[in-house]
Amino acid sequence: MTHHFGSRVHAALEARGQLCAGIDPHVGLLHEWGLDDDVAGLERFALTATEALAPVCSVVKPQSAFYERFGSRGVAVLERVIATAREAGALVLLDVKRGDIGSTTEAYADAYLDPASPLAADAVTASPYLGFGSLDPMVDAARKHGAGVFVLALTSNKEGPEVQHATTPGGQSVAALMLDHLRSLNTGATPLGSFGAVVGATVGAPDRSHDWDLAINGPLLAPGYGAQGGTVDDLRRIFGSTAAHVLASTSRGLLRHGPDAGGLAAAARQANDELTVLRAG
Ligand SMILES: O=C(O)c1cc(=O)[nH]c(=O)n1[C@@H]1O[C@H](COP(=O)(O)O)[C@@H](O)[C@H]1O
Repeated sequence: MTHHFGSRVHAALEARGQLCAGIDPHVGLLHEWGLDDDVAGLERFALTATEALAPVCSVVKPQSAFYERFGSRGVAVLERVIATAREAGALVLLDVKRGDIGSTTEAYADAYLDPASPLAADAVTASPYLGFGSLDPMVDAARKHGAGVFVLALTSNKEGPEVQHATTPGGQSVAALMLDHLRSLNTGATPLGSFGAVVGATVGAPDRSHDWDLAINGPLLAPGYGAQGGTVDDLRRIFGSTAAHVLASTSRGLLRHGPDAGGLAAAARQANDELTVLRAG
């Protein structure tokens, strides 16, 4: 059996650093790169970025929406991005933020986590806001296939707190409850569990009004580093002793260094260097 995702991501963080490269072909970036907003432009952009970034990053994160907007031909480009990144030795976290009733979640799990699927990735992002248990089929599929699931806990957008800071009937915040669920899924896993949390680089350092515990024994995806304003110092403050398990994710902040492949790779190397301070805790 292949190593479970937690051990693969742990090894990748050690070997390649803590940067997660988002491959998000925004229309504005296509134009900045001198490309048209069509399938040919998408393909050129996405494959150039993946070929440049996947060899120097532990994790590559394509956001599915930017491919889906071109229909089936865009999804075919996404399949190539996934294959190209994996061939270059990067783990692929497919950002789809899926969540539905359990029987439908099972179909999403088949689509993204079963190696027999053309869209199979190493891990996927999921939304627990139909109830954490609605994600059980994804959890089961991840265990079966050695894949990972990153569950939204504290998102980087300003609208997140109205849901995530709300108080549950048990008296804790919704975010804290999601993190508790993840901690139980990861119990006993070494060196790291396969069930990650999404905690934005913009959520602010914990204070007395916050009741969440980020020590979930799993990877922590921190989008919002870069273009949304999150810095390495923010990451240190937010994650504290769990900072070594952070995947600092940036899309536009990196992609604006293209289309030159050397410029893209150099920006990724520089970010990985900057992020080494997170290992100090
Ligand atoms: O799950 C995500 O990746 C995600 C969660 C979150 O809370 N905030 C967030 O920005 N993201 C994604 O992370 C990426 C951020 O892109 P940039 O702002 O360009 O670095 C996008 O693909 C978002 O969809």
